[in-house]
Amino acid sequence: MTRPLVSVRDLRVTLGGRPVLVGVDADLARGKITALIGLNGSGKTTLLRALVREYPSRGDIRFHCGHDHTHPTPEHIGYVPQKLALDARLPLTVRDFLALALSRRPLFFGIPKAVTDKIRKQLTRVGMTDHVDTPVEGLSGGQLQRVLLALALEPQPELLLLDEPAAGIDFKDQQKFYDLIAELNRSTGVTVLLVSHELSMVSRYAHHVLCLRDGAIQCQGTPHEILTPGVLAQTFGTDMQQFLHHHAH
Ligand SMILES: Nc1ncnc2c1ncn2[C@@H]1O[C@H](COP(=O)(O)OP(=O)(O)OP(=O)(O)O)[C@@H](O)[C@H]1O
Repeated sequence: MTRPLVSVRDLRVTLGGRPVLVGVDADLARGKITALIGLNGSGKTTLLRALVREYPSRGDIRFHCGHDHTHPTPEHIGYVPQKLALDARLPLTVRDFLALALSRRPLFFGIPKAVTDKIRKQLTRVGMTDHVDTPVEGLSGGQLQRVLLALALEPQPELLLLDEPAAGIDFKDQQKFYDLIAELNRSTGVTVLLVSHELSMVSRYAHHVLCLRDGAIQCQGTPHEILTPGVLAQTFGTDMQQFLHHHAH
């Protein structure tokens, strides 16, 4: 295997006095899509937030990309969170929302041409040019995810973290979103770590799967190795058999 982009060793995170990650060991293969799966509360979001240094952690997170990632809000990492920390009923257009984030200055100064150009370029990459004048509150769940992805891609990251990027999106839009991620991965070589509960998407799009259980990696491998009833039961418990059975019918 080529040298991983990120290696995590004995990563521990305690939140509110409770150990949430209890010694995570994992490598993120450079230029590949890694899926992180596990039950609700197993620590998936916590792992992503530890990678962007939003949560203090113990143990070792090492980036092998030549950039310094020891500071908070490290560069070259794009992060699409599971939930917006702000109200999605923003009375702002997509253009204004992106301009605020990209130019980091108040809108009443107007939007500089360079920022307008950047916004157009980023919206083109995510297939959202038709929505530049749409209010953020008028976007569907899938469209909002694309706008957040556009933001995460500027500047071009080496690592893209996606936390349940397609949750609440219908199957067709989900597939289109994953197609877009796969295309970005191929064309830019960006390394992707994505949290997903959609095992059919994991099977189709991930190169590697990490299974988190109770704050530690329970198993890992290719989708082919991991997405079997026996292995999944180790991560999700034996109820998984029933779950698979239901979904197969
Ligand atoms: N700020 C916090 N303070 C205390 N406990 C927290 C905090 N954030 C998360 N936790 C707890 O840590 C555990 C792991 O949460 P996390 O959000 O990482 O799980 P997850 O695997 O992403 O779950 P889900 O699939 O529901 O998104 C949960 O039990 C949660 O209640």
